[in-house]
Amino acid sequence: MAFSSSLPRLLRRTSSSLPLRWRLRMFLAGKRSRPFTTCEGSRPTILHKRSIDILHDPWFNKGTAFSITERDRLDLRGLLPPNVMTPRQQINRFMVDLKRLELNASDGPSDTIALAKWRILNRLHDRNETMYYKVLIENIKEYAPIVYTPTVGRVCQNYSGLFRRPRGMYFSAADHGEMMSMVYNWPAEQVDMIVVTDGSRILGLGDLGVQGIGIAIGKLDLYVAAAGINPQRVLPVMIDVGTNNENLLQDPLYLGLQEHRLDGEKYLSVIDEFMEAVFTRWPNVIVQFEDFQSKWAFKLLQRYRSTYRMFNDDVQGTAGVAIAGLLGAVRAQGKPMIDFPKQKIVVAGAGSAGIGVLNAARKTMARMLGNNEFAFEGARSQFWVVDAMGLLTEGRMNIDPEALPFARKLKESERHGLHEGASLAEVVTKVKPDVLLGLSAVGGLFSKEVLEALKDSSSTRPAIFAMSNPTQNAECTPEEAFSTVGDHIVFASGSPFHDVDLGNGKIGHCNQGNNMYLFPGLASYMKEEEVLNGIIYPSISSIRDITKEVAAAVVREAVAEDLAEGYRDMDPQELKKLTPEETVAYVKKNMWEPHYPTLYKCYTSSMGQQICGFILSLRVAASHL
Ligand SMILES: NC(=O)C1=CN([C@@H]2O[C@H](COP(=O)(O)OP(=O)(O)OC[C@H]3O[C@@H](n4cnc5c(N)ncnc54)[C@H](O)[C@@H]3O)[C@@H](O)[C@H]2O)C=CC1
Ligand SMILES: CC(=O)C(=O)O
Ligand SMILES: [Mg+2]
Repeated sequence: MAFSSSLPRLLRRTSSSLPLRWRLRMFLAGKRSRPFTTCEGSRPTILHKRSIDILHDPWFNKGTAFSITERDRLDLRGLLPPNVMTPRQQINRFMVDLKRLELNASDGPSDTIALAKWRILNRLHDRNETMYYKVLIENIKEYAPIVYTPTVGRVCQNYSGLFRRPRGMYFSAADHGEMMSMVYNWPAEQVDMIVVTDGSRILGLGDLGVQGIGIAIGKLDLYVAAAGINPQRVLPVMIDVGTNNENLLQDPLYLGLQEHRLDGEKYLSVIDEFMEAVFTRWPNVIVQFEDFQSKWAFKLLQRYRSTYRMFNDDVQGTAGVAIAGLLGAVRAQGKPMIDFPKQKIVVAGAGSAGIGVLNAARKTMARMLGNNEFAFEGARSQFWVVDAMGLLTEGRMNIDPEALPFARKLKESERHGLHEGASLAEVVTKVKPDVLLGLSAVGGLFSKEVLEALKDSSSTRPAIFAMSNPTQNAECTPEEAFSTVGDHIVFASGSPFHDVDLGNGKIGHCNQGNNMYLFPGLASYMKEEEVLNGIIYPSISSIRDITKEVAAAVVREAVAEDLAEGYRDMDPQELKKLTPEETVAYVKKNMWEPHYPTLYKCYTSSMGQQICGFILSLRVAASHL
């Protein structure tokens, strides 16, 4: 079927300096491949498939052992991780993974069980996508922590061993100049949502190189299960520009490029080429940047945000979720949201996530205070930022430009008895904040000393956001927070924890403050009694309902601002006529549901059959050349 359409592209890709006759011959010969077990010199195998269909066919699939020339010949480029493995390396990788169960037992039984659950779900995903998402949707509370944080972190760390069937696309530094044709190897005609990572900062686990693709897959699972995006229209992407993780550079079983990360203009040109390629094939796609190290997160956001439909989830998504939580924390104190600008907030961590939250919180406060220059400047004084070097002040050398607006003036700090580099405990002691928010990736950073200091908070109900992921990187556990600071606190964490039994029938609620929810404007969604009970985020069990409400609110806002383009049968004028309830119903109607569609067999037209037959006979002839 796809032979005819892939022919011109393949010919274009094959070295253009060769005569057409040779290029045609290479193309024809190239459509043959040898099964894994065929030894050198045995008869070649003619394939009646191309691209992803070969990877899904156990008779012909060689997985990571397809050579680069075979990947080119069979339209597989980009559908496999870049490192070509020998069959022996493949066996070694499989055996290491098989033995991992025993190894993992020493890391604690829960990890082993969680990884085993992930494998079972992943196998279902490979076999039957509709059923997979039905299971996920119906059991989202139980399985979101498996397909997403925290287990997805483990999966990424072990991805070279867990890798079976490829999912998504891999663009590597070695694909320079090829990406525009590679995007056509993806089998779906329409892609609505891409989540892309370069693997440089996966959750709080650091540089995991090519293995970071697990996070793009996990986030897109949530897009489907929680937001009703059609799974055939999502694409997880890994851009492999190398890794600076020395363990991976030494690991013979690592699936990615074993060279140090590209930097500077070379790095940018790879990302530029990728963006141009995907937007050429799918002009309406949305590209979500995920888990890029801060150094690039801000630069890439600035570089592309006005040209392409893209956003950075760690910078912007985290900000949206944090603001909803911070406003919820104000309400939990029994105050109106408009009191938010009075909150004193200590933020530990000034990376992509921390700075994203700080910028959004400052803007929100400024808007509440009159939305002018004066209000914006005034709001700055509500924040105290502590990073790896302690309290950030203007006395620091070489301040990151993104963090500069939040550096405290030295005199002002001194007035509070604080100095450049003061420890988090000192800052909490002196500032007595209403909110302590962690996006540091340092597990246990909110030590006993820090939490003890928070007991003197000037708030009637201090809020603790231990937002770093995965679980072991959380700045503190809810048990530590409630037992040290008191039953009255509001608590949220990035990865899920159980609620805490406070005794006497009282529950210490553990909210999940994670950008997977992305709840802009949802601070008012929570009922008064829930918020007063310390519940500031909705339960994940209701996430599909909530995303529907959020999407409807976004549609209405887009219509009001004349930005709506319409969708399918509804143009902007018709969208304008919808009542709020009708907008919700319209969104619901367009959400993908995991139902089996009715299938029909598509007969090839007689002309198509003739062309296929002709190409087939040419290929057979070529095999005798
Ligand atoms: N809950 C959520 O929705 C989200 C959570 N995160 C989590 O936030 C964490 C940070 O992400 P990024 O900002 O992208 O990372 P990053 O590596 O860019 O930033 C980390 C920041 O923490 C600071 N830091 C390191 N040690 C510290 C210490 N001892 N005390 C205070 N600060 C310290 C660093 O100086 C840096 O400013 C990760 O664990 C990530 O999983 C990120 C995005 C969303
Ligand atoms: C939640 C998320 O995006 C992160 O931890 O990076
Ligand atoms: Mg992230």
